[in-house]
Amino acid sequence: MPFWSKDLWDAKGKHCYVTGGSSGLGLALATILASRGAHVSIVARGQQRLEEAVKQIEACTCAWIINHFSADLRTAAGANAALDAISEAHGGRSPDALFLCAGVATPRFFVESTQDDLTKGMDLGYWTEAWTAWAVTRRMVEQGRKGKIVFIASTLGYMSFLGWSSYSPARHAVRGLADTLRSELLLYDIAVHLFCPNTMSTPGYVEENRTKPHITSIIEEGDSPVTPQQAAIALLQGVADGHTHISGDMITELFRAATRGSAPSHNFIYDCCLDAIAFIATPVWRSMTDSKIRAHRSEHDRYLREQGIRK
Ligand SMILES: NC(=O)C1=CN([C@@H]2O[C@H](COP(=O)(O)OP(=O)(O)OC[C@H]3O[C@@H](n4cnc5c(N)ncnc54)[C@H](OP(=O)(O)O)[C@@H]3O)[C@@H](O)[C@H]2O)C=CC1
Ligand SMILES: CCCCCCCCCCCCCCCC(=O)[C@@H](N)CO
Repeated sequence: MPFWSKDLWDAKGKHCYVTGGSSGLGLALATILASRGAHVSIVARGQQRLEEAVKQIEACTCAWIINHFSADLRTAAGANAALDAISEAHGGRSPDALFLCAGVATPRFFVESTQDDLTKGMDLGYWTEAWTAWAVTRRMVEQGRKGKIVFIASTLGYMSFLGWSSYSPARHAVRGLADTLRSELLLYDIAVHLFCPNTMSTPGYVEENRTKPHITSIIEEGDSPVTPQQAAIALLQGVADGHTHISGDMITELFRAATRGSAPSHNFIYDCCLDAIAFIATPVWRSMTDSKIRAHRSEHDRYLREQGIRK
């Protein structure tokens, strides 16, 4: 860290609750937090991956409390049950910091999606974060404790394109909630951050590529995947720098600055430069992308007929 910047948050001794801590970004983050001296609790649905993750996290620390609990966080009841369970080892106290990494993306064409696909998109991309944020905030406020909440959205929380109709709306909703709570939770001295990662090479990424339309993968070629460890380090650096919106790559930085809304900026001059670059580069990229999509029409027509969607 350069000498002029001040580290605004230290994980040492804090109880950090990481949802989705059994895989990908959540696991990388839980491991780094434990190695920095935090007590870590992880929650996800699958018991086996949770147990393997605990072993991996414990290998990085010897003295701290590492907790895990299996729950589906799509509902308020699931979020409350998980919070009760992970707070037990801490005398019922709310965690000091919450990292909302649980989430699933399932890209596909809008016309192929069922009611279940689109509803699941919102459940797994928005409610898994919103209910846990709600449960933890209420617990912090009841107990009069300060804390920190870090939401995870995506580059697709700032922009979107073909294939992401079940996921990008949920990521924009997470951004809306984070911006609302950054303001409202000033009442309680609870800090709110939003991390928008670009593509990360995780088990979730391998899974989403099974349903991803080929044309979506072609559009994404402009984005180079980062490892979940690189993303977790960028997230923690943003938190240490006191940034409200955090990203780990230049493309997302451009969209962050260009779609800042009412969120605090990092550095006025730097953000103005990014905004000016995005103002020129985004229409160029969009026009190239639109051409690729138009050129894909005949291949898509064949696909729709094969699937029996177009008669
Ligand atoms: N990978 C990428 O390219 C990007 C991912 N993101 C977002 O970052 C977050 C992490 O992604 P990534 O690490 O790739 O994902 P992974 O699929 O590798 O990990 C997701 C984690 O969330 C858990 N989880 C999923 N659904 C639920 C649920 N309903 N209740 C509780 N736990 C759940 C999973 O465990 P289990 O299934 O056992 O419940 C797993 O631990 C997600 O929100 C994702 O959308 C954002 C930008 C890019
Ligand atoms: C300013 C002009 C330059 C624009 C270049 C844009 C290139 C495409 C960016 C695609 C980013 C997609 C990230 C998706 C991550 C994600 O959330 C999923 N993997 C879900 O897990």
